[in-house]
This record gives sequence, C-alpha cells and structure tokens, in this order.
Amino acid sequence: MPNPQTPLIQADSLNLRINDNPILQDITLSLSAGEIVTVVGPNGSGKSTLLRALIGAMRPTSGRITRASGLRLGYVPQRLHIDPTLPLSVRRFLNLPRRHSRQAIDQALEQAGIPGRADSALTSLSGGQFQRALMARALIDAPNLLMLDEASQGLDQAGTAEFYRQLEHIRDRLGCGILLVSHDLHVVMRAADRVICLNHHICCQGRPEAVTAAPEYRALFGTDDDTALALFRHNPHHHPHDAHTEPDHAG
Ligand SMILES: Nc1ncnc2c1ncn2[C@@H]1O[C@H](COP(=O)(O)OP(=O)(O)OP(=O)(O)O)[C@@H](O)[C@H]1O
Repeated sequence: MPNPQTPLIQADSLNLRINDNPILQDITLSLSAGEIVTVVGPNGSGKSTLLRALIGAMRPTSGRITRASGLRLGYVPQRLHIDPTLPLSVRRFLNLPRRHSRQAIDQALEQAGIPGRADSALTSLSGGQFQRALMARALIDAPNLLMLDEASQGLDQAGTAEFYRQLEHIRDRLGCGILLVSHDLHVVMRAADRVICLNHHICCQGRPEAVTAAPEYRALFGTDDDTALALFRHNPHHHPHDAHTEPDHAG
C-alpha cells in the first residue's frame, strides 16, 4: 500500500516527442490518493499521450515519472478494438491476462454499472456498456490509481452523470486517486477536485472554478462555460485540496 503522505504518481519536467514533434512539453504534475483530477484540452493536445506516458506505455524523451511503491494501476483506454468475430464473453475478457474469482468479477461489473453481464458476449454490448466493461476490467484489482481516457464517451447524458457519480463512489470506497481525460466540461466541473488544462504544456491547473476563470483556459475554450459553472456551484461536494484554489500559470 503506498504511503498516503507521498503522491501516487509524479511527473517531473516530462517531454515527449513523436517523429520529432513535441507532443508533451515540460509537464510537471502529481496526484495523491483521494483526488479526482481531470485533464482537459483541445483535440490533439497530448491528453492520451500523457496518460500513456504515465502508465508506462510510452517512453518520455526526457524527464522523470515516479510511481509510489506498491502502486496498483487501473487504466481505461479511449478505445479498444475487439474483432467482432471473436467469441469472447465478458467474464473471459475480465479473466485476461489472469483469472479472477466469480465474486471479484461480479463485484467489478456491479461497480462499473453493468451488473450480471458476465456471461454476455463482449460484442453484444452497446458502446456505453462496452466502455463499462473496460471500466470493470480496470477496477478488478482494486487499483489505488485509476486512469480513464474519455471513458464517458458513448454514454448518454444521464449515463454520463451516473458514471461520474460512480467515480466518486469508487474514489470514496477504494480511497484511490483518479486521473481522467474528459471533453465533457459540465461533468468535469462537478466531479473534479482539480483540473489540468493541457495544450502540449500545462496552461493552467487548479480548482475547476479557478481554472475556468483563467485567461489561458478561456483562450482555448472560450467563455461559454457559465452553465458548467452553475452546475458545479449547485452541486458542491467536498474539496479536500484547498491549496489549489488558484490556477498555476505555468506558461
Ligand atoms: N503513435 C503515434 N504516432 C504518431 N503520432 C502520434 C501518435 N500518438 C499520438 N500522436 C500525435 O500526438 C498528438 C497528440 O495526440 P493525443 O492522442 O495525445 O491527443 P489528445 O489530446 O488525446 O486528442 P483527442 O482529444 O483528439 O483524443 C496528435 O497530433 C497525434 O497525432
């Protein structure tokens, strides 16, 4: 179990180039147990690349990533192509690469919001249900750090709201840190303790209401976020990270 005093994961001065293009520039961030942190940014701004670098699937060109010892990482990718002719049940999918007890599988499916679907064919699931099966797979080892890349895509509005409520339950139950990429600014405002605005480098970060007021954020997303802010203000939940009330203007 990682020491609760130390961050679960920390990136220091991370740079990552692909084909000589600078995709991530000088990224420094950390995430602690119990935090929900959302990465927002325009298409192609490096959000997925950042998550892949943090899980160790892509090698940074320079900089350092420090993971807490004993870190159990769950990752929900943006998309995963499964050959529709592959006869794979949800249970078998969750048993890859190693087997889990019936009880662990049932519990993960319930937490992910698709209870009782263990024996369904994976290809029979709708897009939103498939996304939840990916979530169940990430939850099955009770991660202390959960990373989700656009995991609410394919969910309808009610499904998205429910999905974010579930994230909060998961955080509260497992005490894990959650890092997610999302385009859905409305729900981001509700669920995140901290928002990181990425456009290859970190433009600004801080509490949601502080970031949405930051000129760097407004330059990227415009100012049409009043509804999102109103939603956020009408649904306050506890924010244990008061140190982050002001955005860090990082360039
Ligand atoms: N394997 C790769 N090979 C070549 N270019 C890549 C690769 N992975 C990412 N890129 C490039 O890096 C840039 C950032 O991509 P990334 O997927 O991280 O962006 P993103 O912010 O997640 O975008 P979106 O919001 O559209 O999902 C893009 O220009 C993309 O083309």
